[in-house]
Amino acid sequence: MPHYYPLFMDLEARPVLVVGGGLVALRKVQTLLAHEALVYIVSPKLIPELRALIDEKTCFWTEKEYSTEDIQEAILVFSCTEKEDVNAQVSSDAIAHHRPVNVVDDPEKCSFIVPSIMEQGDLKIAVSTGGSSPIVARQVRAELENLYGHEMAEYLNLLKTWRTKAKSGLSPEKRNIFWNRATDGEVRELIKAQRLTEAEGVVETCFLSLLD
Ligand SMILES: C[C@@]1(CC(=O)O)C2=NC(=C\c3[nH]c(c(CCC(=O)O)c3CC(=O)O)Cc3[nH]c(c(CC(=O)O)c3CCC(=O)O)/C=C3\N/C(=C\2)[C@@H](CCC(=O)O)[C@]3(C)CC(=O)O)/[C@H]1CCC(=O)O
Ligand SMILES: NC(=O)c1ccc[n+]([C@@H]2O[C@H](COP(=O)([O-])OP(=O)(O)OC[C@H]3O[C@@H](n4cnc5c(N)ncnc54)[C@H](O)[C@@H]3O)[C@@H](O)[C@H]2O)c1
Repeated sequence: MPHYYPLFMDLEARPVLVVGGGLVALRKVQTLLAHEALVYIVSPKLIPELRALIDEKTCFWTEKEYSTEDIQEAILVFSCTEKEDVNAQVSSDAIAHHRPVNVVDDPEKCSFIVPSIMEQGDLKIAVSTGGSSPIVARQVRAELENLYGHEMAEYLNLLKTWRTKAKSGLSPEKRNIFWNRATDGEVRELIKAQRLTEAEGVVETCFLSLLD
C-alpha cells in the first residue's frame, strides 16, 4: 500500500473527468460538485440521481463509452465503471497523460485515493485509512462530526476577522500572545453557549490590552 501524501486542492471551475454513471460515480460527482469542479461524465448510461444533476447544468454528460481522447484537459480522472478492462484502460491513459487517477475497486490502479470528508465552516478534516477500510474512514468522520459542532464554524469566522488586524497591529511576539489567548478555550466555549457578543468581547479586550 503506498504512503499517500494528503493535500487540499482548489477545483473551482477546473475540468474533472468521471467515467461511468452508477452509484459510485454519483458519490464522487457529488463531492466534486460541492467543491465547484466542472464535472465531465462519460458513460453510456446514467442513474436518475446523476441525470438530475445534469439537468441542473452543474455537470456535463457525453453519452458514450470511454475512449482515450476523453481525458482532454481533465486535471483529475475518476474511473467508476464495473468493467475491469475499461478501468484499467482509463488508468493507463491517465498515467500516460500525467493526470492523477482514481479507480473504483482497485487501489493498485489509483495514483490518488479519496478521503472521507468532515466539514464545519472553514474546518475541513479529510480522513483516510490508506484504503485499509473505507467504512472505518466513514465511521471516524462521523465521530469527528460529533466532536466539532456548529460552534466551530462561528469560532473560525470570528478568528478570521481578526487575522488582518493582528498582523498589522501587533508585533510577532504579541501576536503570539493574542492568538494563544483567543484560542485557549474560553472563546470557543462562549460561542458554544451562544454568547457570541461576550466571545467577541474577550478577543477585543485581549487585542486592546496588547496595543502599545
Ligand atoms: C471515503 C470514501 C470517499 C468516496 O468514495 O467518496 C471512500 N469510499 C467510501 C465509501 C465506500 N466504499 C465502499 C463502500 C461499500 C462498502 C464496502 O464494500 O466497503 C462504501 C460505502 C460506505 O462505506 O458507506 C467500497 C470500496 N471502496 C474501495 C473499494 C476497493 C478496495 O478496497 O479494494 C471498495 C470495495 C470493497 C469490496 O468490494 O470489498 C476503495 C476506496 N474507497 C475509498 C474512499 C478509498 C480509500 C479511503 C480510505 O480508507 O482511505 C479507496 C481505496 C479508493 C477511492 O475510492 O478513492 C467513501 C466514504 C465517504 C463517507 O461516507 O464519508
Ligand atoms: N456502489 C457501491 O457502493 C460499490 C461498492 C463497492 C464496489 N462497487 C463496485 O464499483 C463498480 C461501480 O459501482 P456502481 O454501483 O457505480 O456500478 P454500476 O454498474 O451502477 O455503474 C457502472 C457504470 O459504468 C458505466 N460504463 C460501463 N462501461 C463503460 C464504458 N466503457 N465507458 C464508460 N462508462 C461505462 C455504466 O454505464 C454504468 O453507468 C462496480 O464494479 C461495483 O461492483 C460499488
